[in-house]
Amino acid sequence: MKELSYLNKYFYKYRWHVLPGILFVIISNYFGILPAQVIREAFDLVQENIDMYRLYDGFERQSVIYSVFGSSLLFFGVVVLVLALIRGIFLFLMRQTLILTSRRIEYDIKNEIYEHYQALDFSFYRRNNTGDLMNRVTEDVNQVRNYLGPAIMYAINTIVLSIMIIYAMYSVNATLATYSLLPIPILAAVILVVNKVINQRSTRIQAKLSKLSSFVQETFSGIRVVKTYTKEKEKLDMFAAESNEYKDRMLDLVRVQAYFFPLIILLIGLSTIITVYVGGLELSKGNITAGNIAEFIIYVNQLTFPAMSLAWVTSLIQRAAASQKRINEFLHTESDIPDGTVDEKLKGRIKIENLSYTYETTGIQALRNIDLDIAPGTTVALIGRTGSGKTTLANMLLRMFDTDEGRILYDEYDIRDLQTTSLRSQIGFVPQQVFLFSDTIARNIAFGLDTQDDDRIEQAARDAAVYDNIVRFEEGFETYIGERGVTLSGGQKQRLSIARALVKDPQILIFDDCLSAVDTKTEEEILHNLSRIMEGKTTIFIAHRISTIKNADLIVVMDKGEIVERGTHESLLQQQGEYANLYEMQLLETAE
Ligand SMILES: Nc1ncnc2c1ncn2[C@@H]1O[C@H](COP(=O)(O)OP(=O)(O)OP(=O)(O)O)[C@@H](O)[C@H]1O
Repeated sequence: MKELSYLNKYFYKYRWHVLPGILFVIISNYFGILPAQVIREAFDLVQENIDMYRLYDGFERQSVIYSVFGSSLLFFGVVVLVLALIRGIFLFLMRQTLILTSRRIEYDIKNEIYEHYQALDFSFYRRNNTGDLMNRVTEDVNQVRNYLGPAIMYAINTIVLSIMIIYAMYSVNATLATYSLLPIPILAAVILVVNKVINQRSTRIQAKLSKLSSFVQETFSGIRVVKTYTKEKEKLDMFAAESNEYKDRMLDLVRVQAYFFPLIILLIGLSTIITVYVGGLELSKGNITAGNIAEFIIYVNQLTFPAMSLAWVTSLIQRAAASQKRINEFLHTESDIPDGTVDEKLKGRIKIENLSYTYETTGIQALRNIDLDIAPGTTVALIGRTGSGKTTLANMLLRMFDTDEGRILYDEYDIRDLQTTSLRSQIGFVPQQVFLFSDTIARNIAFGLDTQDDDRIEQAARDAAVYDNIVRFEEGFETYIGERGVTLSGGQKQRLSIARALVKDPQILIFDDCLSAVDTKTEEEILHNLSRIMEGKTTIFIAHRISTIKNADLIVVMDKGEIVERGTHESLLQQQGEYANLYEMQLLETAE
């Protein structure tokens, strides 16, 4: 419950929706119990009129009494209808205020979580899997909304209705009220217990369903591998086994539900019998009228709803509290990267001083004592075996994570003093693994821009040597890519990713092995275009192929997290070291 208090700020924000909502609950309930009293009057009227009708047996007046009786009954019928109508209007208003507010708060919470997600750093995303992150924004928020809307609405409803009915019952006859209410606590207790069982089974079903969907998702994502290795049958058997378990758990739940409703009807029936029996006794003593018995039967039946919703509301609140706890855990997670304040236009000098970095999760030291001074407007290439720390260095330059060992300076500013948004907006980064959104090509390229500028998008596509490919599509730049659109080749994706970095026209460019999937001719074309773009900009080129980087102003060779050689292409070849070896190997590969 403590966890749910986090939501109070939203209740306060929407207080002018919540307060009238509560008022509407009270009013609608008042009109909900009035019909019982009207029916009592009608019942008593029937009895009186029958007596009167008998009295005038044989007299002419008898038919007059009959018609007066008929019109009075009609009147009561109309009153009940009108009351139901008024109640309906207030029920509508109650939902319009309380349920709508819960939807508004749901929207606010989703935005709050989403905004917080975006502020968190890389290590957070490494610790938590995507499914879990998604669940908090969707499933957990949904549970919380059930508390904000239905749970609160029905809780108020239950309390108000119970108080009103019990008050009405006791003001008529205390003895009858006590006897009629006897089975209600038993009913509530039974419902509570059964509900607990239902909840446990529902949770197990949810867990199974989660597993089942992950299984299906993974199989379909990797369908090519499954088919190539002809593992369809095996996967099908695994799916059937999982589904079967899901079905068994579902049947378990249905069994409990099957007992549940007849049991409630039985207990309500018991209450009705007690009411009629004790009511009859009270009637014979002259304490109540026959109409009162009818009134009580209606009350008892009306009380079923609060008894049922009591258990339902309790479980909604419990689930919401568990979900809010998970949400709070995330909302209270602080980014490991405290933001800086400097927002300056960078000239492009990058100085790395004695930088080391060890991944906490694996204990692998990815960078060791890196020293590098990159003059503004120059091109530096990083080359080295796989796992030598190149990507880690690129990520550190983007301040995806921090380290205590050594530092990075942009111009004269320590990277920690710079505003991360300002820094990143001045860097055009092409990651090793391309990620494109399921959207149009134009919007994918324009991702880093505030507005979609067609001329700039086309120019960026030309520079990345992907323009001709795009215009060949029927819808050109408006072609959808991704799940529902066209599938691009690996090389086309890489070039789109390059265009995305170029469109921003940033002062600093970092390319992380982004030409691995393009052929040598396209590579040359891109490099030729880039040489014009890179003029005056600081560029860091990470590559495996020497052909990609041989023109760089400075080539840095990395091995096991360290810089082992540095120089220009020529000077490095003269050194006859690691770089020269790599060059020879690659020459041999191309000759073969
Ligand atoms: N997120 C991570 N968590 C733990 N260890 C990591 C992580 N990313 C990389 N490493 C480790 O850090 C070392 C350097 O990896 P990095 O990706 O920087 O190498 P690289 O030179 O870019 O390799 P490649 O050329 O194959 O891309 C590797 O040993 C790798 O296993």
